[in-house]
Amino acid sequence: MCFARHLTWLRLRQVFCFRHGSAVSHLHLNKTLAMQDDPIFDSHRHVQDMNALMAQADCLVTQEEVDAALDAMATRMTEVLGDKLPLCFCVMNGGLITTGHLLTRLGFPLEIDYLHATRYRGKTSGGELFWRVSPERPMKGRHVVVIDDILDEGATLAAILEYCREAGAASVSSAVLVDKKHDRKAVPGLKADFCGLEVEDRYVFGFGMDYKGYWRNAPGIFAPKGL
Ligand SMILES: O=P(O)(O)OC[C@H]1O[C@H](OP(=O)(O)OP(=O)(O)O)[C@H](O)[C@@H]1O
Ligand code: HPA
Repeated sequence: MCFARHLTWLRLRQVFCFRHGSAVSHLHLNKTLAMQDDPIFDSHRHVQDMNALMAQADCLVTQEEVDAALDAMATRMTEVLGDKLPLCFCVMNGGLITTGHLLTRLGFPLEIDYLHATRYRGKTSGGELFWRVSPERPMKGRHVVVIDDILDEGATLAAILEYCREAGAASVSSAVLVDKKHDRKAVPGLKADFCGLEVEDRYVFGFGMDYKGYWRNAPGIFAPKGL
């Protein structure tokens, strides 16, 4: 049975069940209707929405500008960390793409691991920080570098840096592709040691940053129209 007909059938059944008082059928229907709100369920509509979002988005930073920013970051990081055998941590998920592109520009020995701390979780405003994966590699005496896509309010980076210091790192530095310009930093004046670009105070996506879970793969940095 096609989905539209299935729904019509379910709605008829809901009216029938309502009149005849069947709680079980109500539950079944409500569950089925709730599935429509699930983005994966209505995937065709969702593809259209996400394509429209991308088509209308403002490009704030082109891929070429991102590449130039990564080159400059890499030069600076090489000067400071080139003889330190640093232990780099990619902050998943957003830091994945920046970390990959940055590390291939670093021509000195280093180690790489990852951690996952998240507080946006598919939304466009942040909440409580949730540690999904804590760092495993011992940091004691190491020169630790935390690599992420964006320093927005900074609650994520501040908590990670604190964690690394408490874990006994010899030094802790941070590298972010983007610093968002506003005065809402969790720690006033918080800056990354290595920063590629500044962006205006809009919700951004692309190059690792997501819009509701999508478009981390966008080649550049974009902002949804009107947001
Ligand atoms: O400076 P803040 O306001 O704390 O925000 C920055 C953090 O938010 C994003 O992660 P997110 O919580 O979306 O997790 P994700 O990368 O796994 O989606 C981003 O990748 C940073 O880690
Ligand atoms: O502007 C943003 N975009 C994507 N992810 C984010 N995490 C914090 N701020 C942002």
